[in-house]
Amino acid sequence: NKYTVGDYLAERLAQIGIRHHFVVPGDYNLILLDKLAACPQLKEVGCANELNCSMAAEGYARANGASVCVVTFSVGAISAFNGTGSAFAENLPLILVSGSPNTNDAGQNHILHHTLGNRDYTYQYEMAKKVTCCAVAIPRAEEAPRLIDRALRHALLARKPAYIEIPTNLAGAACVRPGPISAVIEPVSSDKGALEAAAKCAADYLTGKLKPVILVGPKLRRAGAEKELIQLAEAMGCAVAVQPAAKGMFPEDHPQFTGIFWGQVSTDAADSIVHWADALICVGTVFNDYSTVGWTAMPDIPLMSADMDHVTFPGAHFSRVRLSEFLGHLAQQVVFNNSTMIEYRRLRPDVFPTRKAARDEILTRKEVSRQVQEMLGANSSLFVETGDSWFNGIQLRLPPGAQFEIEMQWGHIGWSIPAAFGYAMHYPERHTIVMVGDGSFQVTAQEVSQMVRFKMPITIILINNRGYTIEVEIHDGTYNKIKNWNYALLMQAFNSTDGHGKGLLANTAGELEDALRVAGENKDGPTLIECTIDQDDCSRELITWGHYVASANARPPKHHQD
Ligand SMILES: Cc1ncc(Cn2nnc(CCOP(=O)(O)OP(=O)(O)O)c2C)c(N)n1
Ligand SMILES: [Mg+2]
Repeated sequence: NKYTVGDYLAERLAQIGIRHHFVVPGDYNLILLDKLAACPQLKEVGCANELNCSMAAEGYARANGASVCVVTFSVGAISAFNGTGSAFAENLPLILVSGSPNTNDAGQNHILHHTLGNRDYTYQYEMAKKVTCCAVAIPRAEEAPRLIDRALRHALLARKPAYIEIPTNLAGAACVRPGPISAVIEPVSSDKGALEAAAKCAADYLTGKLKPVILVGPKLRRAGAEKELIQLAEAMGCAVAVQPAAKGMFPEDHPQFTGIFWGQVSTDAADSIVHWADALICVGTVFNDYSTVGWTAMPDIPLMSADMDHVTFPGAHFSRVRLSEFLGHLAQQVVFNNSTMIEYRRLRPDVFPTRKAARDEILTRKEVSRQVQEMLGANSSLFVETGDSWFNGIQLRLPPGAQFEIEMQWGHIGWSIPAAFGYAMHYPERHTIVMVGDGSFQVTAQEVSQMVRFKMPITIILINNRGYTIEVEIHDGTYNKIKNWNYALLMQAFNSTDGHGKGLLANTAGELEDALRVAGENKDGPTLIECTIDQDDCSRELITWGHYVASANARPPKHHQD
């Protein structure tokens, strides 16, 4: 039987390390799905809708490195643009593949289903260009190898999503077999001259500085530079603070870890040591309105910033310097200076264990956090959802080996459920835990049924505070109220006759303890624990942060100020 465009795509996806493809079928992609299903190295993972499918692929890419989401034209792809946007914002090479109309329809005055009904079929490709680093639409089978290879290579090099559009009558069209995969995956190493010059500039930048601190940002992991960061940190001996979106990218049991730097809602006095510094080495950092608490926590000293493929200093810029190579090179030549660790040991706040609530006490946010903390171990992967779960999660201490996932740049409520599902598809042996609010849960709850289907022992800590509390703290209104569900009962619906999911309700500290024990023993499916807490029981950090974010949002338009 002939080798086709669909076979080519399947083989290339497998060659870049993908082992699962997330799909929602539609008549524009069915032949393509047959080809992907015929590939022995790919396992088809169906999702309940294309938003969740794209978010599952986003979560899979966090674990696997790259991922693919295969949808039908327009009605599928436009929903999948949301998870693609998340992958763009979070620097993940998600490949969005969409079926599209038969190549004989263009120009024939044909109105087609799933389109806008105006005979134009190019709008999706135009939209895809905006949310990816490379978008290709295959016009004929002969172009498939060149265009597929280009899209995959761009995504892998940039750590950004790419888009591949395949007409329904091309997926099964004859195609040549792929050439060496090195043409797609060979990385681009640093320019030697730029690397040397950047390292020299770093030495000059640090000369004469008495109090250097390293600040770690979320691009560090995406650049594959976590090991080299530890080398640099240990070569310097300085304090290492971590941005909230980078939590877990520097080991929290490391003696030089000085907490999460998040302005006034920092942990462990990380803001004190960052503000004490006279030199800030920013590594993969992202200073956005949320991570700077409405711009109130922008560092105010000249800083050097090592990004994924360039380094900047006050007065200098070096392109084509790969982060991992730069940090490794710097570690070899940097001068030891642990003044900020010495100071940090003087100012580090004492840590007191949170009081353990008595079994019959009604459940509070603090008790939920205390019990989640107790549950975390080397095999835990904790997903924290947009909402007060961000603040509760950021405050937790990660034991050695524990992983942490957050989506602070895109911030799509509901991301955590499908993303944890996708992540667990790559890491079935890890204990994936989700901290999610009631509002967020309602957005993508369907994907819990996929966790039941694939028998995933995921623990969902659903914090039910009766509404959109993070929004309340930014700016309240009637719109922050939602219809309450019987969340625990939902699992029975998702189980139907063949599921092993468990749905539990915890109103007291003791009930949560018992529910977590049940969750730990449930290996055949997810355990959803609805934790009811008071509507106003939210973290002080959320209240502070919400206040400053609201004032940043309220800045008057420029022309009003003159
Ligand atoms: C797709 C999407 N739509 C709307 C928003 C705005 N938003 N951000 N957080 C929320 C509410 C989150 O409520 P919950 O999940 O209950 O979290 P809590 O803060 O713990 O109550 C909204 C509605 C958003 N972040 N993402
Ligand atoms: Mg809520």
